Amino acid sequence: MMESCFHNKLESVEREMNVDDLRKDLSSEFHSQESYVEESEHLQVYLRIRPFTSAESENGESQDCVSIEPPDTVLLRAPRTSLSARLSDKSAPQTAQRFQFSQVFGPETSQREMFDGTVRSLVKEVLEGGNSLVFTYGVTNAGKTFTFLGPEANAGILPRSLNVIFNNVEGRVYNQMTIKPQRCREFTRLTKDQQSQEATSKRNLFRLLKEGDNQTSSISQTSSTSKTTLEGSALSDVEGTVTEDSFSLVVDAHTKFSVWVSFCEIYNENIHDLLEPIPNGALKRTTLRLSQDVKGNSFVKDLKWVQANNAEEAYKVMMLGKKNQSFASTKLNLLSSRSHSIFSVRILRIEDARIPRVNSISELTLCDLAGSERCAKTQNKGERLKEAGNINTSLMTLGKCINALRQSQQSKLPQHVPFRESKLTHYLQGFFCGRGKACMVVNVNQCASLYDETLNVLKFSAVAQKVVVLTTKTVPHLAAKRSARELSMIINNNADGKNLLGQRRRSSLVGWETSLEDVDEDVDREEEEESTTEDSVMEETMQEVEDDKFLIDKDAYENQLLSLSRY
Ligand SMILES: Nc1ncnc2c1ncn2[C@@H]1O[C@H](COP(=O)(O)OP(=O)(O)OP(=O)(O)O)[C@@H](O)[C@H]1O
Repeated sequence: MMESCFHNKLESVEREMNVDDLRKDLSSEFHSQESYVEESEHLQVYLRIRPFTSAESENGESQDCVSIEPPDTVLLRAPRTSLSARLSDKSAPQTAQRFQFSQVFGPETSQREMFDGTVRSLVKEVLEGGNSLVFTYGVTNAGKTFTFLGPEANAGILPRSLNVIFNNVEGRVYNQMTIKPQRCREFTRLTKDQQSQEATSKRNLFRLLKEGDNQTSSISQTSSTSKTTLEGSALSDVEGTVTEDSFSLVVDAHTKFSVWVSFCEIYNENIHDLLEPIPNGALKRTTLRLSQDVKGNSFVKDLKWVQANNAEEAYKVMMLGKKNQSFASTKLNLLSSRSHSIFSVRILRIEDARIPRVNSISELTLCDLAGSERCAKTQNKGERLKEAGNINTSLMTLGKCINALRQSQQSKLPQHVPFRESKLTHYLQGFFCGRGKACMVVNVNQCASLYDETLNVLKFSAVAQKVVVLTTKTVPHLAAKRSARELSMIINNNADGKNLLGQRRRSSLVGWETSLEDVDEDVDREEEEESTTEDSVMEETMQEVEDDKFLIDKDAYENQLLSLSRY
């Protein structure tokens, strides 16, 4: 069992306390609370156009279908072979379609320029206490993973983000394992035993990476496979960091940052922890559930969070996860991601006092989405075809959600947004409903043979650009007292409902808090199969959850409307 935050205070209590004392103690803690800043802005949508490969140029794929009007517009002209051209009026002159983005990055754009122009400001946001989501979008083979992860010698936005985070918290890393994030926006204090378990688990994780590396090098000695983006485990040389990547963060002398990372994938509508090795002899990975905390925030239950004390450790975790991710060779991409991968960095801003105090918890979520694909073009069969079906369905749901959000905001009438139709959208829901800033990096391939798919991606991006995202940011107080949330956690964590001296307390506040529980989003499939009676009970429970959710959504929606009217 986790040691409660409450228990940590035991040493300092010298006299007997009753409920009134407890109230007094809490009211002094409530004296200064966290404050929130609400902002709203359009979803930032960036476009990156990847260069042709030599094979593509030789095959006549370069037909000037995509041209850039700097800094934020692209023109699309249909090649004669495309479906759009075949369906259009042959006698009419060929017209180009124009699409506008937050910014367009051409084929010559370096990884550093890409990072600086898109994600850098979001990383700053997270270091200042906000939450940010970055997700890639595009058809297969368009350059999403290149942008997201990049080759070892040419790091993408994820390793660069890690570098920037650790450059900015240098000398202020809280490397004790006493406080760990949990659920969505909470934390727990670990007992001595739990801390040593945590340390062992981290050592084992890094050992796995080493073993994997040894295997990789012995394989590469016997085969001539070319180097992929996944090989190697050392932090690549991310050029020009320290001075340019430093933000002027406002922190007081006692502020430290505890950084935790996790990595999971959504594969065939199942969530897997990429940091958990496949159990010995098992054919399948363990499936994790999506849950919701009492405030309706989604989180992956039982997902492994690893404390990273420097960029190198965070990078190692990333490499290990990538090794476990589902990739396969398709006709269009030799190393095609067959799952949506989600790398999260959670930062706890801690006031390093005798009893360390958490002032804010913020998160950077980076998703590399699998690419949509035309099965006729990829010529996928069997497992690959099933994967493609799931990838396309979840991307279609993302499209439906973005459309519904846009329509809701346009008509100012609530509209059902089908977030729950796919794991991906359900996971991302919070970001579209006020949890933080969001940015989409769209990747396209200029090949003439992919024109129709590219056109669809750009049409979708145009709608996405119009969606307004409401952001609520916690402003950490310098030397703040405990926040209301932290107090609520103190109460919650004291699972036995005992007072500071271990006596059972009776308080309506405490009763209400402890009666709330997390709600599992997924009905375990095995349980589902077990009994139809259980099914109907479960359905009822889920219905109740849906009703609760509606209330929460309505609040969020009204907030959005309010902010839209200010917009
Ligand atoms: N900006 C770029 N510069 C040079 N090469 C690139 C660039 N973007 C992509 N590539 C190359 O194009 C190929 C496809 O890229 P990548 O694997 O990133 O596509 P993807 O969109 O992630 O595909 P999938 O959805 O199938 O996983 C790779 O060989 C990659 O190295």
